[in-house]
Amino acid sequence: MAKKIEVLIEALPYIKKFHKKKMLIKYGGHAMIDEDIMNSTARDIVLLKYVGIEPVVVHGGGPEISRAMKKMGKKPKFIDGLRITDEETMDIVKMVLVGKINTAIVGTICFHGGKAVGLSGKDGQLLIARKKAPQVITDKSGKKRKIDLGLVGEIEEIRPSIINLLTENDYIPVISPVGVDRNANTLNLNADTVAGEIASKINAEKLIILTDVPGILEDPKDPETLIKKLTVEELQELIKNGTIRGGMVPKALTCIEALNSGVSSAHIIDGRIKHSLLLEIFTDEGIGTMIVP
Ligand SMILES: Nc1ncnc2c1ncn2[C@@H]1O[C@H](COP(=O)(O)OP(=O)(O)O)[C@@H](O)[C@H]1O
Ligand SMILES: CC(=O)N[C@@H](CCC(=O)OP(=O)(O)O)C(=O)O
Repeated sequence: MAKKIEVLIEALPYIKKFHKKKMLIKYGGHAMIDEDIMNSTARDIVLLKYVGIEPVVVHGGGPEISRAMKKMGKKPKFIDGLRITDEETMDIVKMVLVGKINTAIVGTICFHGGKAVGLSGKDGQLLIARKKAPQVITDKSGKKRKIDLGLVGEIEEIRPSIINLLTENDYIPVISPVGVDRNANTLNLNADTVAGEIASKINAEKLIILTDVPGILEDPKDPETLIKKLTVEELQELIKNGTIRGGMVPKALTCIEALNSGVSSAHIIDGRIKHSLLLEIFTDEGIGTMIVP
């Protein structure tokens, strides 16, 4: 019993510090492993709301999009972590992200007593994007080639009024990383980038990225080598020296951008562990990697 009380007492300074502060939670596709863990994450988000924090959720769903593409006989292709998106793929992206994952997250949060509302970047023109310029890649023979990513966008403008309207009225916004260009065309956006840019725009206190590793690791193959705390400079060094690679690079860059734009701390944590969100926010030792300016 005393242990339970201790937990609450340890959380109190954090509850006070973060009262009425926005927290941007990026819920990655690799962290959505089963119904049980999705329920647990949704319950944690509801708890954040009830202790006075304002959670805003941006979700991914890359693995689920790839599964749906394969079912329809299409082969997923990525350049620097961005999915090459033709028109048919864009339809699949919309179906999976907006139609399936967004509604599932909204439904689960509501089931646990939160007032979640689903949005895509089209709602209230939240995410205005422009088509991304072709990427330059170096092929095996050392030749540089330009590759058009198709309907992939980069953010041009964020109109956060719909988010503020919802949080001010105690709703929890749940956002799909789908943008709209100035001619009303739909563009596929990277969910990490969207999370970081929204976090900066709404002056979030924290950006928390839920993924499928314990955090940033000194040796990506060894989960025991978790780095608990880093500064932006130290993080930049880890990217430069190749410790951080693959899917972790866009996450690290997103954290750096957000911290440089006024977000107080960024966290990369293991979304497959139950209550990792609460452990990171409300305990002294945390659970993943915390990055500070
Ligand atoms: N230094 C590192 N520490 C942790 N993970 C790393 C590191 N370098 C590369 N990674 C890789 O980054 C991956 C996370 O990125 P990604 O697969 O895109 O996740 P998500 O789908 O959650 O967005 C990890 O599974 C891991 O393989
Ligand atoms: C342009 C682009 O690549 N968009 C991503 C959007 C989903 C996403 O980012 O999901 P995760 O966070 O689970 O990786 C995609 O199509 O996979």
